[in-house]
Parts: sequence; C-alpha cells; structure tokens
Amino acid sequence: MLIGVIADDFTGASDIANTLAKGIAPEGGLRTAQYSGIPVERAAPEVDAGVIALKSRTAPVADAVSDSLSALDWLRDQGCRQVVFKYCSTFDSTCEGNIGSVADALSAALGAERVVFCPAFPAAGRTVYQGHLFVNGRLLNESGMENHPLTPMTDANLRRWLGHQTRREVGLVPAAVVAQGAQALRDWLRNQAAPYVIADALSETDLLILAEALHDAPLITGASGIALGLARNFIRAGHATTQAASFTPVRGPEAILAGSCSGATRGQIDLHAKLHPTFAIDVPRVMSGEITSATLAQFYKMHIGQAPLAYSSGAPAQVRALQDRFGREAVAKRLDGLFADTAQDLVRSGYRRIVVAGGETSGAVAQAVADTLASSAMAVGPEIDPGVPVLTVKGAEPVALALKSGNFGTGDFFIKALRKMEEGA
Ligand SMILES: Nc1ncnc2c1ncn2[C@@H]1O[C@H](COP(=O)(O)OP(=O)(O)O)[C@@H](O)[C@H]1O
Ligand SMILES: O=C(O)[C@@H](O)C(=O)COP(=O)(O)O
Repeated sequence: MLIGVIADDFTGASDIANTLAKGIAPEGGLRTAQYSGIPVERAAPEVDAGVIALKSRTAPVADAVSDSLSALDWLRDQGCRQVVFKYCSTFDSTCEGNIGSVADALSAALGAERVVFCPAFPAAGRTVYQGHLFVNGRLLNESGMENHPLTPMTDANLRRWLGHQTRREVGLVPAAVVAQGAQALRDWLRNQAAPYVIADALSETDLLILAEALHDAPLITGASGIALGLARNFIRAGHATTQAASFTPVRGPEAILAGSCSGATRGQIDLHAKLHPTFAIDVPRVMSGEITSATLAQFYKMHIGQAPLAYSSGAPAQVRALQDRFGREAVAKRLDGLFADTAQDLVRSGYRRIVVAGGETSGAVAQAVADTLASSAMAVGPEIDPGVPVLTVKGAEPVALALKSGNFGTGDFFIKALRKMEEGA
C-alpha cells in the first residue's frame, strides 16, 4: 500500500476514494479500496490506496483520537508510505474537536513536523483564500453550514477555528505563495515556524501544486481535493501503475434513505417526491418507539422497483425544535440507529442497491451493511456526481451503495445513483 487515508466519516471516505481511484489525466488513478472501520484482515495485495472510513467526526475527542491511531497502526502494517487525514470540505467540527486533536495525535505518531491543512474542493465549490473557507462563493458561516445539526460552522476563519482545537500555532500559506509553484512552496514551508499551516487553494491547479510540494510529507490533512495530485506523485515516481477499475453492475431491489438536513438534500427529496413514493419520518414517533425499522422496511417492500425514499430530513427551525425537545445527541443516535436497523433488514431481505444521504447516516447504514455481509472492504466504482462513487460491498450477493454527502449531488441525484449501479459508467 502506498497511500493510507483515515477519513472521519463514510461519505468523506467514499469522496476521497473516488478521487484516488480516478486520479487525473494522463496519469490516472490508483487501485483503491475503502473499508468500513478498521479491517481485521490484511489489505488485498493489489491495493495501492486504502481508505479507512471512521465515524469519528462527531465522536468524543478521546474516541476520535484512539480510533484514528488504531487506523494508523493498521495502515502502517500494510506498509503505506503516506498518510492522509481526510475531513470535510466544510471543515465540519466543533470548537472542542476533532480535527485539531486527531491531527495532534497523528503528527506526533508520524513525527510530522509541519502539517498542511487544506479543505479546498473546487469541483464542489469549496475554496480557501486568506485562510477563510468559501462555499460556492459564500463565507462558510453564511453558506447554510451554520445550521448543521451536529457541527454548526459559525466561523469561516480556519486559523481561528482550528486554533480552538489545538495548542499548536496555526499559520497560513497565502495563495500568492502557492501560485509560485511546488519548489517555491517547499522552500517557503521549510522556513515556517508554525507547525500547522492552512493552505489557500482556489483551483485544482493550486491543489496539484500543493500535492507535488508535499510528495514526501508523512502526513497531509484535507478534503478530497488534496488527493488529486497524490496518486499522480506515486505514478510519476514509478511506484504504481494506473489501472482502470472494473465494475460489475448490480441489479435488484432498491432503497433510498436520507438523514441529512442540508439544503441540497432537502431539494433532492422534494424533486424525488414528485414522481416516487416517499415516507417522511415523524421524529417524535421514532423517539416514542412507534416508528421502527419494521415500519420503514414495510414501506420499502410495498414499493419495490419505484425508487422509494424514506427521510428524516427537516428544515433548520424544525431540527432545532426537535433537538431542544429530545436533545441533540439523543435524536441523532436514535435516527442513525433506525436507519442502520432498516438497512440490515433490507440487506437480509435481498435488497441490492442502497442510496444514502448524509455522512452520519451513511456511517450507520454502511457499517450495518458491512456487518450483515461480514465484509468491510468495498470496491470503488463509477462516479455518480462529483465526490460520490458507486461502492460495491463484496460478498456472494454484492450490495451497491452510494454514500452521498449531505451537500453534494444534482437535484436528480437519487435516481441517477440507482441507474448508475445497474448500468455502470
Ligand atoms: N429531523 C431531524 N432532527 C434532528 N436531527 C436530525 C433530523 N434528521 C436527521 N438528523 C440527524 O442529523 C444528522 C445529519 O448529519 P449527516 O447525516 O452527517 O448529514 P450531512 O451529510 O448533511 O452532514 C444525523 O446525525 C441525523 O441523525
Ligand atoms: O469533503 C466533503 O465535503 C465530503 O467528503 C464529506 O466529508 C461529507 O461529509 P457530510 O456532509 O457529513 O456527508
């Protein structure tokens, strides 16, 4: 294994696995596998990039640190030469953690003296300028992310936000330095005192320069954009040969589950509901135990072949009211559990195509599917929309998954994902 990725959630993992597998022309990508949690077994010998999906983004700090260090141990056992800590392109975290705390632990374990942080993902509209994160041209804290149910992002200044999470000094690599190219950037970084630096990046060109400058860095942190050039570094150095991944289409019963409350997902639900059966999950009735996975499974089974969708997603005011009534963690835990139990029921009943919206929700569902099929490894298939590939969980009866970040995808994402699973590229 050449590159090992520790991703703090499952949609983020599939996003970076997609980037590593796709790479960039003319070099192409690496042979990539994604794992639900830390695998018990060794990686298959052909895997050049291994992506471990953790559910650590909103976990207590100590758990996030210990899971990330265990993931690092496994990746080192596979011989990986470079480690990427993947977090969200909207830097999803709280003032308590976890990005800073996990980076502190990983950099200490790897002896990394200077660590670059760059969540830019221009293909999805995320850019960093003067250390501030923009989403589709708006400051992060005015982009809708300030209403996130678990990690409300109320400050776009990443130096300040990361500064809440670590004792280390956080510096800045300004866009003008990145623009000077990889060698100038390396020289500049070498002369920096700050152990952590937020890197500006406005375009894929900037990200490629960053990746080239960091070709021998033991630890890199960022969103999937930073990985664009990492695959290329290894291919150019002659350590890997690119190979187009083969994809076997998956047919069979389908289900769509949405737990993301982002504006993008709510728009996708509204569009989907015009032509397909939908089930709006009444959260108080989940909390009282009236709605269970059996309720949802029954809904899906009544609508096989019609792309049925069940969702808990709500608008910011509704989410706030539910959190005030039941508690933020309690609602999230209950809904994640509901989706996980439903997925387990569906897979046991022969469902083969499952589309999920939301990072936490995807973590719960993908982990349940992996446990049900006793298989943590997933192959990376064709891209549905930027940052979202089709994943196939191996097994006698493989299951195709699409794990969509709340914010990603076009309006018709759900139907497109189901088709892509059946038809491939
Ligand atoms: N109606 C709701 N009220 C409160 N919390 C909700 C509601 N629906 C979903 N949630 C919770 O909100 C969180 C959404 O996060 P996530 O699934 O990561 O979506 P995203 O990808 O948009 O971040 C989940 O933990 C989910 O259980
Ligand atoms: O970097 C990104 O934006 C995504 O890969 C990601 O991490 C998505 O997280 P969620 O929005 O919580 O699904």
